Order: sequence, then C-alpha cells, then structure tokens
Amino acid sequence: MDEQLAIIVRCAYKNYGNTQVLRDFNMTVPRGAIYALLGPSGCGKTTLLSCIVGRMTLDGGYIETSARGHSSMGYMPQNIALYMQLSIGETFAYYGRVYGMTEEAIIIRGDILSKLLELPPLQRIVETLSGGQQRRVSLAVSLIHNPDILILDEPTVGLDPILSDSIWKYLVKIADEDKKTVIITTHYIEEAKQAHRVGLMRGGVLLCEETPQDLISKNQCETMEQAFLKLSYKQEISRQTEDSQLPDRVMGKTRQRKMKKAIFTKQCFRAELVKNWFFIWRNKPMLAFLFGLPLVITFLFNIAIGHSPQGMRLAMVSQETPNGVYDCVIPPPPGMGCNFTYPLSCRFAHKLRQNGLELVPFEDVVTAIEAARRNYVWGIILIPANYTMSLLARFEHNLKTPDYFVDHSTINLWLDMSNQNIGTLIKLNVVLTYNAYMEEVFNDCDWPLAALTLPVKLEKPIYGERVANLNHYASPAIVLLLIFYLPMSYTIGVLVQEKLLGVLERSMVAGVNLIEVFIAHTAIQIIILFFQMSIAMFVLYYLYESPFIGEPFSTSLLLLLQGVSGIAFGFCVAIAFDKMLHATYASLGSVFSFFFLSGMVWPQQGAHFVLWWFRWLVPVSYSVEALRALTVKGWTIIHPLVFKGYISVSAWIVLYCLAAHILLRLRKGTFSTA
Ligand SMILES: Nc1ncnc2c1ncn2[C@@H]1O[C@H](COP(=O)(O)OP(=O)(O)OP(=O)(O)O)[C@@H](O)[C@H]1O
Repeated sequence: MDEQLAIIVRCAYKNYGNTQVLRDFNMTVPRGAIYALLGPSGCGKTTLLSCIVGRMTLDGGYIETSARGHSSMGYMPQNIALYMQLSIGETFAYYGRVYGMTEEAIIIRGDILSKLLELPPLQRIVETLSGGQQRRVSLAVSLIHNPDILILDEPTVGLDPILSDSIWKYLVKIADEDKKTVIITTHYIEEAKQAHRVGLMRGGVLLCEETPQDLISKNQCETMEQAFLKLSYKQEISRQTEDSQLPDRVMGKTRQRKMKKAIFTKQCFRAELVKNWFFIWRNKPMLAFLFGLPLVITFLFNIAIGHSPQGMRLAMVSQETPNGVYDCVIPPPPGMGCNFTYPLSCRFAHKLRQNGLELVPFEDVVTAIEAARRNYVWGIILIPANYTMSLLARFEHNLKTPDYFVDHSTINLWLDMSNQNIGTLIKLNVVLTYNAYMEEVFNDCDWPLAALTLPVKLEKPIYGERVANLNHYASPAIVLLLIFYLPMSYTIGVLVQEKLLGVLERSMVAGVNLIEVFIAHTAIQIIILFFQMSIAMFVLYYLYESPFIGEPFSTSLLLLLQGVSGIAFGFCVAIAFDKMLHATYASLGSVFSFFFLSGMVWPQQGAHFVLWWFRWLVPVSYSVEALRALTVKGWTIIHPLVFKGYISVSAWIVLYCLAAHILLRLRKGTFSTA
C-alpha cells in the first residue's frame, strides 16, 4: 500500500440479506488527513465504517489500512457503547489496559481528554451522565491511546456548537501536527468544511471525493450543501443507466486484512477481569439475585417438597359400633392391656387421627362415595360389623378361619387416585398406621410380633435411609441444576446485554477476543460459583440434613465443572441469539428439558427406553448420578460411575466451546446485533 495513504476501499460490496448497502464503493483516505464522509441517513456510512474497523466483512472488494494493530486505530461507534456501571476513569482504564497503556499513561491521557472534552469528574458513573456527556466520554475512549487512525461515527451529534467546534479544532490539530488520519461521518454538512477531504455518499455509492473548496468550485455552488444537492440530483437522473452498468455483486475475491493479535494477552484479560468485577460489584440487585437465588430455591425446595400432606379428609363408615365413629370420640384408656372391651375399630380410628388424617364419620358407604365424588373426602374406610370379634377369631383360627370372620375382619378402603401423590401417600399412611396399631395390640397381649409381620425382614440399608425421602433423593439433582442454571443465565444476560449495547463489539474492535472474554468471565464466575455452591450445600446438606458421606473436594470439583459447563452453554446461546427474548427462551427451554431428564422428578431408569439409550446426550444426566454416588454412597472419583460423571461434564464443556467457535465462524467473526 502507498506510504501516503492510510485507508483504501476498492470495489466494495455489502448486502444485508436482499438489501444492497455498498455497491462498487471506492474510497481513498490520505495519511494525515481528515476525511469527512457525508450522506443522507441510511446511505451506508455506518456499514462502511464497520467494515473498515473489522466489525463486519465485505461481500466483495477489499479494504486496506496502514494500521499495524488494534492500538493504531481508534473507533467511536454511532451508539454510545459504554459500560454503564463503570465510572469515567474506570472506562478509560479499561480501554487503556486493552490497548496496552501503562496506568500512568492512562491517567495523563485521561486528564488531557477530560479537559478538552469538558468531561464531568472522572469518578462519575457513566449511567448517571446525560446523553451528551456520555457521547463525549465515548469520543474520549476512541482517543485515549492516541491512535494513528481515528474512525468517528457522528461524534458531534447532540453536542453544543462551541464544543463541536473545539472537537473539530482538536482533530485538525492532530491531523496537521501529528499526521493522524481521521474519518468522520456527520449530518452537519457545513462543519465538514474543516476537513481536508470530503466524500459524498448516496445509495451505497461514492458520488465524489474532493477537498471542500474543489467540491464547491467544481460544482459552481456557494455552499457544500448546495454542491451535495446538485450531485444528488445528477445521480438521481443517471441512476437507471448506472444501475444497469453496476454489477449486483462482485464475484472476485474479498480482501479484508484482519488485525493480528495473540489469542490471549494478559493486558486484555486483566482489563476484562477488572471490568467484570466492577460490573458485578456496582450491580447490587444482580448480586442479590446471584446469592439469594440458591438460598431461596434450596430453602423452598425443602419446605415445600417431600412432606406428607396433612389434614387429608377420609370418610369413615364404622358398622361395628351403634353410632359409627361417633362412638370412638373417647380415646383408648391408657394401660388397658389385652382388653377388647374398647373396640379395635376405635383404636385404629384413634391411631389414624394421630397420624394426621382427618376422619369424617359417615353412616353408609354410598353417601361417603358421593362425598368423595364431590371432592369432600379423599377416600372411604369401611369397618365391618363385628370387626373386633372377627379379627380375634382370625388370629385364633389362622389358616382355618371361616369366611365370615375373614370378611368381617377386613377393612375396605376406596381412594380418589386422581391425584397420584395424595392417593399413594394416604394409602401408605393407612397401611403404616394399621401396622403400628396392630403392633401395639400384639405388644399389649404379649403375642409374638413375628406372627403379625410379613416374613420378609428389611435389614439396615446399605446406603441411604430406611424410609425413602424424596428431598434427599432429589437434592443432588437440584443442586446440580442450580449450579448449571445460575452461571448460564448470568452469562447469557450479561453477554447479550453487552451485545445489544454494542460494548462487546467495541471491545473486540479495540483488540479483545472472545477467548479472553470467556476466561475473564469464567474466572469471576468461579468465585461467585464457590459462594453459590456453599449456600446451596449448606441448606441442603447441613440445615435439612440430606445424606452426605462423600468427600467435599471431589463433590465441589464436580459442581464447579458443572458450573463451567453452564457458562460455556451460556456463551453458545449468547453467540447464537441477538435478542434477549430469544436467548431467554432458548435457555429456559433447555433447563426445563434438563430438569425432566436429570432424574429429579422421576428416576432416569424409568424413562422411555429411547431416552435411556440416549441419556449421554443429556448434559446433566451422568453428573447427577455421579453426584448422588459421591454424596449418598461416599464413592470417589476412581469408581467408574463417578468417573463417567466427570468425563461427561468435561466433554460437554469442550463441546459447548467447539459449538461457540463454529457459531462464531458462521457469523464471520462478528459478535454484533447489526
Ligand atoms: N442489521 C441490518 N439488517 C438489515 N439492514 C440493515 C442492517 N443494518 C443496517 N441496515 C440497512 O442498511 C442501510 C445502511 O445503514 P447504515 O446504518 O449503514 O446507514 P447510515 O448511512 O449510517 O445511516 P445513519 O446516518 O442514519 O446512521 C439502511 O438502509 C439500513 O436500514
């Protein structure tokens, strides 16, 4: 490239779908000149600048610049594109670090720019500044590293004329004295008089490229505005013929030099790390969400799930006593021994009440069933006539019990099973209550308990507890899903927001790459994850005593890996979707699927066989099993089931990173919403 030139654009073509924005566009920017790019709204100025700074790629043609690296170029996008939670000083420090400046140089340069641009005090948070002040900070950011080439997209919009004038004077000074090159777009045609060269653009084509004086004199006009109007009319008249002459798209090779930079630099990583830290620290509601959610969810999970329903109404029809259950109001006398003057049906009724069931007396079964149909009771218990006598006779005659005693010693139970959980729990309650009351009778009478119980003896469980507890079963799944979901939603929220504000793109134009963004983001997230994990595990395993006999380090490592996989998944979603709503739907959809497939609601072994075959495709499936084995069984990483969990979660991290890389390539390296 000619030494005297800073930027050349040749035969450039750019389309957005079917909309052609640049058509055979040519432009030559000399070194040390201010080049004012003028044109009506929508003619393609921003698109062209985006291609020059590398935010977008051309569809045809080529762009060459004399910039040696990211720090040779300063870019001020059209939108404010600033991190709202940072102060002005922190914003300068962030970009200064990205450009590799020393802390001292950043301070000196920041002072110069804040005087020049009349900025508010450096400790003011960007969010609290007016629109005009934010625009000036944005301009200062593009100047912080004193670049050789400045690309400014409408820097003077909304500024008062005196300030605009001083900015123009500064630009002229750095161009004349320091040989800096400036490309500036503006809607204020007259202010462009101070530029060394003016390019008039219309409909994606450059109409002319002259000095302001030549533009006025060659078109025999008095002002630039008149010259622009004249050229626009000329173009309008000859558009038909021009259109047919210009090819729709150049088929030749596209050449757009990407600025070289190492995959990972300490300076960008540090800048990202500090910026992320300030973002979280300044965002108190976000902090409350990050630390409050694991606490609230695990707490709610424990108080809302796994407990037996209380006060369930059960109709009781007792044919043993003249007034049914009304005769059972008086509790059994204490220490009555093996005495059956107090009916056994009343003893059973009393025990059922003790175990949380509300018994509603009914005279007959038909009315009771009617009550169940009206949703008044969950079931009906029928105690037959002569129950006590028949039961005793059954014990006495055993295998030779006459049918009458068999029928009259049998309690009938009808249940409303429309709610499977409540129906099953009432059934279990009635059976367990029956066993307990019978044990009492056998003990009172000194009869052998072995004659009562099933000839199957349940020994102490090898792992877990004697009575299965749903909460304890689901704890590993809930903690794992939480540790996946929280970093994922945070990553998606932060990155899509940064995309929408244009700050991520600006950082990337300044030289940050997504690997640095990912690593810095993950580093901060790991600190947060540590607290989130501790909170969730404290509530589940300490406060609500879910069984934990495992090794804390291996457990934390698995959870940490799961958290990192959540971050990586969040990255994929944030790259794939530009709109917050779409990203939210994608994340919610996946978390819901993981929720069902993790075995939290129902054991994975009970899923459809197709799901069982493909459960390796479910990112949390093996890790939940591994976590259950780690916590309840106390197995270690050397056990194949636990090892599989670690391998699975690590493989998913790699897979998500690969998917993010492919998505980014498909998007031609841009990470923008444009
Ligand atoms: N992401 C996009 N998808 C589709 N069309 C787009 C997209 N971005 C811009 N355009 C269209 O491309 C054309 C050029 O847009 P561009 O922003 O480059 O214009 P501009 O000259 O900078 O306008 P202004 O001066 O108003 O900022 C416009 O017609 C715009 O509607």
